[in-house]
Amino acid sequence: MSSSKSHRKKRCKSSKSSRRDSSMGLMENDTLPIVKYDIKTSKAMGRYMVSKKDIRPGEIIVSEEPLVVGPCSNCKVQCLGCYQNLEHQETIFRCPNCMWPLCSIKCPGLKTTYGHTEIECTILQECQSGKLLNYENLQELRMHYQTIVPLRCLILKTTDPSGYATLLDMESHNEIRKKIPDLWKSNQEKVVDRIVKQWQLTEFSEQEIHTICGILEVNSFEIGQQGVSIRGIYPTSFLLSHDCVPNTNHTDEEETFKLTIRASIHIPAGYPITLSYAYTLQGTQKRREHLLENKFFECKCRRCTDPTELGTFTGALICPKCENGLVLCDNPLDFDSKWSCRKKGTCPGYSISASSMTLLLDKIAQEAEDIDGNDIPAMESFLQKYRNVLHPTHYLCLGVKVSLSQMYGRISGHLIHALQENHLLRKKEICQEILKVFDVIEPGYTRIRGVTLYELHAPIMLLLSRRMENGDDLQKNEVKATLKDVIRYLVEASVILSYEPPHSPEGIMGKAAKDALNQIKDWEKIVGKLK
Ligand SMILES: C[S@@+](CC[C@H](N)C(=O)[O-])C[C@H]1O[C@@H](n2cnc3c(N)ncnc32)[C@H](O)[C@@H]1O
Repeated sequence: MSSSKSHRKKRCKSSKSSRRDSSMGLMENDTLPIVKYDIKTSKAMGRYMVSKKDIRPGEIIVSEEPLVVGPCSNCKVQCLGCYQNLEHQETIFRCPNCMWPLCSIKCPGLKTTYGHTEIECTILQECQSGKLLNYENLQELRMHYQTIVPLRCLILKTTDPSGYATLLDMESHNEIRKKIPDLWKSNQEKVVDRIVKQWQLTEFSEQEIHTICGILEVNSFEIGQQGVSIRGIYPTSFLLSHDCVPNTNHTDEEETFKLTIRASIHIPAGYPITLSYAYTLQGTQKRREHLLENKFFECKCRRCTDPTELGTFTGALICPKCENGLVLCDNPLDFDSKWSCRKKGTCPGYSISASSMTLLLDKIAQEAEDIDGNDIPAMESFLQKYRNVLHPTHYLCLGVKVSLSQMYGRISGHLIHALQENHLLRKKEICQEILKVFDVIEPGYTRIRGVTLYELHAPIMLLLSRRMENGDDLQKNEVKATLKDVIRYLVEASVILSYEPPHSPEGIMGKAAKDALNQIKDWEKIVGKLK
């Protein structure tokens, strides 16, 4: 939450809002809606969702429209109607009424439920908030956006009282947040004071606004397609609990912002239905830190408890003393725990404090972040430089490898048909290596697996075609076996990516996977039936 896309939930109290009922509208065979979960409560987690029955991979669990949508709190200046980025002063049009930024007078999001509504425009105009926007300084202007989603939540009180009640029923962690002075003060200054003191909207109490801030922090989903920075709050989906190896994934629709949560693996009846509120391709310390600071709980899931992160070694370093032992955290549930080499006996002994480890990783992370996303040689140099420091599947290597898996074959100078054999083999090797990790931490029908399976098919096909063209001595059975592997990858990729919005890069890739499958049929003329 703010389950990011990397990272986010339905309740069956039918007495609640009509919106909630709409999320139960999963009609099977045009019959009654089927609710696939129960809501349970535990001391540690509060309310959480469990499956009512066995749920198949790919099955929809919740599909629902948002209560509220709007800019993320750290967004750049964007159109209040359609959320398109407005990074340059000359592209900004000012709403003639409220004076807030829009893309144009014809913005498709004007006067729409999840865009710039008439009521919002009137409130912003009447309180003269537009006069406080400094169009000469976009950095300053963007700070005002933090107030938009809280305001939209408060507007629900008048426009949709039952939706507002649903919202207020969500966890705000006020008691914990009050004790974090920086956080409380920041909300006070950037949201509460702006609404109450600057805009003089005195019908809302300070406590109510703080509660809304907390509810948004704890329960909202990062949504939107490429390049937009928006969040949505949903009447039911918020009930999914967190797990660092989630069993669901979610997509949101471009125009309606409808959120659909699907099982990514088989979920047996009675099991918690989970998603990851943290970025799964991070190490345990980073994920736990994020969860504690933003969601206010300490994760104790299976992955967090295991120093090897379920055998993926996504947090492991290579011992600088014995040079082949692995350095793992002694107690991953303790932020202050030291790390030590596990090669007992042959290693003279090595350990490093938690704070030194953080410094080291932050430094390397910064280096990885500074690499231009299109610079394949720089990414390869990074991996080479840290090959004796980081485990090959350490999260910092993994991030770079994910980029490489997609860049080889896609960027100028490295387009797929121009790739030399060594680069095709490298792309294949990277895809296979990262897939092994995703099979554990992002298992099943997940976006990252779909994309990587698609990426993997390309070098294999090209290597095979080139060998055929070269007249290499290939056995029919060998060709058939390779093609069968490729078909497996493409079938799975096309199923997974068919859940993505059709115009998103992943949706387009899903269509390409289907096309590639059709093309493989041509190979049957050469090698005979493949099924
Ligand atoms: C989005 S809310 C989930 C619904 C919430 N449990 C409720 O009753 O409203 C997120 C909050 O649920 C709790 N939570 C979710 N997953 C958890 C987990 N794995 N361990 C502990 N607490 C968890 C935390 O308090 C977290 O801040």
